[in-house]
Amino acid sequence: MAPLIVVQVVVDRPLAQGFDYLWDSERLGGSPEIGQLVEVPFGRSNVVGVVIKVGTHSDFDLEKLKSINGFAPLPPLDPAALRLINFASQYYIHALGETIIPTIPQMWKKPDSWKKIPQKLIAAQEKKKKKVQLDQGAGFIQEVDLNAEQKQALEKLRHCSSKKNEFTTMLLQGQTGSGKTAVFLNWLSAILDDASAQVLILVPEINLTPQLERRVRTYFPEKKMVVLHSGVSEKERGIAWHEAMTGKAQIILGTRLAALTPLPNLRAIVVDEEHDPSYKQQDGIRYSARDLAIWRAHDVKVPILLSSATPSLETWLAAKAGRYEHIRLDQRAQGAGLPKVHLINTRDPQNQFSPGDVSKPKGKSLITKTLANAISKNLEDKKQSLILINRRGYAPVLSCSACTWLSKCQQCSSYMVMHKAGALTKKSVLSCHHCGLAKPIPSHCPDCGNADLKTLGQGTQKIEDAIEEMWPRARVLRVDTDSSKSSKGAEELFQEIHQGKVDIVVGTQMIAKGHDYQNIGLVAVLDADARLFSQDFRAAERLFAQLVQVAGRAGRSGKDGQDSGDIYIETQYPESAVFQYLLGHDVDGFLSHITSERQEAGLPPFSYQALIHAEAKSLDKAIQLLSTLKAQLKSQGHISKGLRVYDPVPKAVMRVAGSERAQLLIESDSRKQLQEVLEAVDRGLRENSQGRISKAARVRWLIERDPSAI
Ligand SMILES: Nc1ncnc2c1ncn2[C@@H]1O[C@H](COP(=O)(O)OP(=O)(O)OP(=O)(O)O)[C@@H](O)[C@H]1O
Ligand SMILES: [Zn+2]
Repeated sequence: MAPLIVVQVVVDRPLAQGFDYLWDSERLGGSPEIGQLVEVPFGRSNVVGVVIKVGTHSDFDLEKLKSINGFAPLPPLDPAALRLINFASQYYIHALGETIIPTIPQMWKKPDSWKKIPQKLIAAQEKKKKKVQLDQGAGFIQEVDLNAEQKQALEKLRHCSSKKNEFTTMLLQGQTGSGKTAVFLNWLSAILDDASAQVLILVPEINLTPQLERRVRTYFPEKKMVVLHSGVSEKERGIAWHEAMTGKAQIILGTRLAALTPLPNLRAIVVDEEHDPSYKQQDGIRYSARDLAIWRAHDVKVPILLSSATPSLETWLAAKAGRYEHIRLDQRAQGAGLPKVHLINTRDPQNQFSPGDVSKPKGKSLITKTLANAISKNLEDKKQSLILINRRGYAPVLSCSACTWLSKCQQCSSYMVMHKAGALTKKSVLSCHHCGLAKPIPSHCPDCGNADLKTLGQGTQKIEDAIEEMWPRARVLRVDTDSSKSSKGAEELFQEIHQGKVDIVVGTQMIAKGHDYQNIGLVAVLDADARLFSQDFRAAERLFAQLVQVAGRAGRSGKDGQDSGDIYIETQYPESAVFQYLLGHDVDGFLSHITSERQEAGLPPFSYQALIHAEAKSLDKAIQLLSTLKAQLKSQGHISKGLRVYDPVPKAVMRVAGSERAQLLIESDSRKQLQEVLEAVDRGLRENSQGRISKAARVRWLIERDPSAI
């Protein structure tokens, strides 16, 4: 009789342990391997899992063990990928199975189709061969064409990463438009000379990938490249992931979800726009893709390059302290200067239209006179304008002019946003951005019957209308998640801008990032103040980064001495530090300034944080669970020097879709101490829970390490 084989398998459930199964060699053929994807009976159904142990013993009765149903036609996940996922699971206090299974594309999690997959792959490969098209000329700067500063940066990158099998972290800090992308692509080029080498390029958001994708393809037409982000179809993602994990793809370009892809021959990592908050996963395991990428580079001993015009405070301080190599590009690549910053004080009557002002264009004046004049001038100069307002929809609230009625969401503690009819919705609606509830616009006030309902505040749609009225001959385009979901996708909207088919673009932060526009003469920011006074201590850092980034879209192609574009910011508080440092494009000055603020307050990166989230039918229950948890930590002696456990509080938006939410903040001076406490928290909560729901009070809980917003 063949010896008995016992394998331990983890599945996608919030359970700390793995489960033992028998491997029936005769029926299955082949032998089990760690990292193999298998199908197992679990409860009353069958689920996929990953083998984490292979042996001949079990602590359970062998007679009662069930057998593995089958295994996927895939090589096992390689040991480095398993180490990475193990680390993520421990560091973010998230069960191993629940960490590993979501990283595998759907296509590989359907055991029914495991037999058919190989044919699918071949068919897809054939089809793909035909449609590779290159966009010659688009940002293809060869090494010889780099300017002196870029060449120097490239030299330094090569020097710092010249030793084989050595981990280094490098920060490439360069002005917007300084040609960072051109530098890192040339850096990767030498690494890719080794035919088997794989490189991972992470970008923050989907709408950034098409442009960069074309650029990378143009640099490396011979290399196999795959793109991984949530906009890629399931089938394509399954194929791309397979090519990455089998070492067939050399270039893996993707968003945060690509950070956990198994890459057996990984030689270098680039994290573009490393400061971007979208590297943080906001549901399930709440990891930072940038932080995991750094751990991964360290683990497999390869260089990692973080690139940004506005590095995060964490990264910048590490570079200052010499833990990261600091490489800089201080000039714009095409010779232009940086755009001139204008702060428009909205309290100053001189900046406003006066009633009866003859210069006032027609329509509602939702913008200042100073800005309107600048836009008119920019139109005359045949340059494009970019107007940023970080709120989609028509207006954030609808109100009654006769009573106190406001368009509150019945399921959430927030207001319903008015959206005007458009390509996405046939009729105007009130829609809740938290729970998705949508309702027709009432014709009368539901409370008092008054027919005069007014909008409060403004979103992209209202500004778009106002701009169209003021400049009826200008071609206006709105770019936000609504407009990009309708008939045209984001990529098509951006193409229209690039091709000069648009004069004025109104959009949310979607338009602010990474895009390499060539003809923007003016950038305007309308609602910067809304983010100036936030309870989140990172708000100012984010706002500053975003303003530098959006300003960086202007005047990129201006040649020496030519106009380098303008950015106008409407604000009631021009004296705020954020704006004052922006005037001089002083990124380092601003980062020094917030360093001292954070240090004094003992906030990250001078301390480490975690949030315990709780959600229940009533706020009391959620708070109760967290209070009990806090008391437990105290009585078990966990609250010692250097550790601060705050009181539980309701979340900023307390009610969402009928659930009420609270959080508990834990802060420590040491990563290690925080790890220990969080492990204790996890054990404590698990003891009285089924999965992640407390048995008694039905409170759903979740631990979040290094929260990006508190
Ligand atoms: N050496 C060069 N000579 C001429 N043009 C260049 C050179 N290097 C880069 N460029 C061009 O300058 C523009 C900006 O370069 P790139 O996109 O690489 O900058 P970046 O620093 O990554 O920009 P950002 O951070 O603002 O997104 C691009 O259009 C690029 O083609
Ligand atoms: Zn709602």
